[in-house]
Amino acid sequence: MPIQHLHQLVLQARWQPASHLLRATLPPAQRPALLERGSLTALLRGECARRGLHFSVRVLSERVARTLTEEDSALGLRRGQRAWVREVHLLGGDTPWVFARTVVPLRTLRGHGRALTRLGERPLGAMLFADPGVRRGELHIARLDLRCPLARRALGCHAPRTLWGRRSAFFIADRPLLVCEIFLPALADALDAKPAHEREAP
Ligand SMILES: C=C(O[C@@H]1C=C(C(=O)O)C=C[C@H]1O)C(=O)O
Repeated sequence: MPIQHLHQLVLQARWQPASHLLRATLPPAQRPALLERGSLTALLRGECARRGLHFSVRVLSERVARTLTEEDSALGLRRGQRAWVREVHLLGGDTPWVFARTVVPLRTLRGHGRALTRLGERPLGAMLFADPGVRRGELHIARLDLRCPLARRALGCHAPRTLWGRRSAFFIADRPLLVCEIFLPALADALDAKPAHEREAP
């Protein structure tokens, strides 16, 4: 096995089904967002509105690229296969709150799924949740080892801090895609602090 795959195997995130997790092990302020079964985009829009912030999506990259080992196993792909990979920041105001990485096997891009390559700055969630033909698989949650490839991609130049992530497969006409959402330190801080108008007067 090539050394980079071994490295990824050792450090890959330990995703646990949300239904098996002890809720008390999740950080309280992030718990509702981590466990949200509906659209995270919609939830974050609400958090932005309560803080008077604008919500937006910033595309970091969208291209055919190699997948990570943990994505291959989740999607049943051969190791190191190529797929359509979209990486974005979901922003509260000017601040990246979430790093989202979506992996779409090329066969999912046939037919209906082709729209996935034409999203641009439109949130993927808006497309997935508007389509009654789309099914969501089980939600998984992980506390990420900061050395794992996903955490390193998510953090970029941010200071290392504990990161929580969630991921689930979606199925378009029974063909899968994998959406992984890593909560960045700024989102943890924003959720920890109540919006100004909800704070009690001193
Ligand atoms: C899957 C959703 O879509 C969100 C939007 C994304 C995008 O535009 O690439 C990626 C992940 C999600 O956080 C959602 O809203 O739940």
